[in-house]
Amino acid sequence: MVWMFPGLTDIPDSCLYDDVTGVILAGGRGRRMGMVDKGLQLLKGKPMVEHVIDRLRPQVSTLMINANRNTEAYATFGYPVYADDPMDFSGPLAGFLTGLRHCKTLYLVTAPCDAPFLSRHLVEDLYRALDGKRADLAVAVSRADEYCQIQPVFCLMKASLASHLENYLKNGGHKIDEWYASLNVATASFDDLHAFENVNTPDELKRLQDLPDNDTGR
Ligand SMILES: Nc1nc2c(ncn2[C@@H]2O[C@H](COP(=O)(O)OP(=O)(O)OP(=O)(O)O)[C@@H](O)[C@H]2O)c(=O)[nH]1
Ligand SMILES: [Mg+2]
Repeated sequence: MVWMFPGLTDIPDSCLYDDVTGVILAGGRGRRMGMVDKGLQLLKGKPMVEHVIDRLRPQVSTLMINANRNTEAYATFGYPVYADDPMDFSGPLAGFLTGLRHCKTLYLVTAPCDAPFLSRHLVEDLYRALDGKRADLAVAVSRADEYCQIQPVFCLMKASLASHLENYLKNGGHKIDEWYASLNVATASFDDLHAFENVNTPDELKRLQDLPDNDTGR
């Protein structure tokens, strides 16, 4: 794990951690959005997946996209695209497994394609939580005043969890919270209100289109 320190100019700032692969989850059906491919929907003239790429790319050493449709369109962003196998739309854990199967680093971080204002310090904060608790996986929790909410598809996990997840899914499991309950999980809290905004419906997309450009997260 390589720590970057502000002011060190000889290390490229395009890579915060050399041991972290990112997987952008774009494998869902987008039912609430009208069955469209959410990652390819335009937000302020740019596909949502590209917003996520722009924010996640500087935080990882390797990036991939997990998509089950329109894989050629996703490939134009320049990163490998992997579909679930089997492609049965069994939920985000299927995307986690796809990411783990193709991960060659010690850690995998996941982020959904429909959260365009992803925190620019997601990996750093998740890693601190994971390392501090010597956990298998760290998951984000958003905090606004007294209100905390787990954000299960924003997580950093050890790549060695691949066979554990494969067995969980083979035995019929599919619930993220149930799989998390079988692991040593740490939480990392985030107070950036925008970082976890995600677009599930056309109305939610319209609301984000109308946000001022300077009001889209740190
Ligand atoms: N690989 C994979 N990813 C999934 C699957 N289902 C959901 N996801 C991803 O998990 C994240 C959260 O899912 P949702 O926001 O509910 O997305 P969705 O399933 O496309 O949307 P709805 O059908 O409206 O629930 C998104 O990044 C989805 O792309 C799946 O079956 N396979
Ligand atoms: Mg969503």
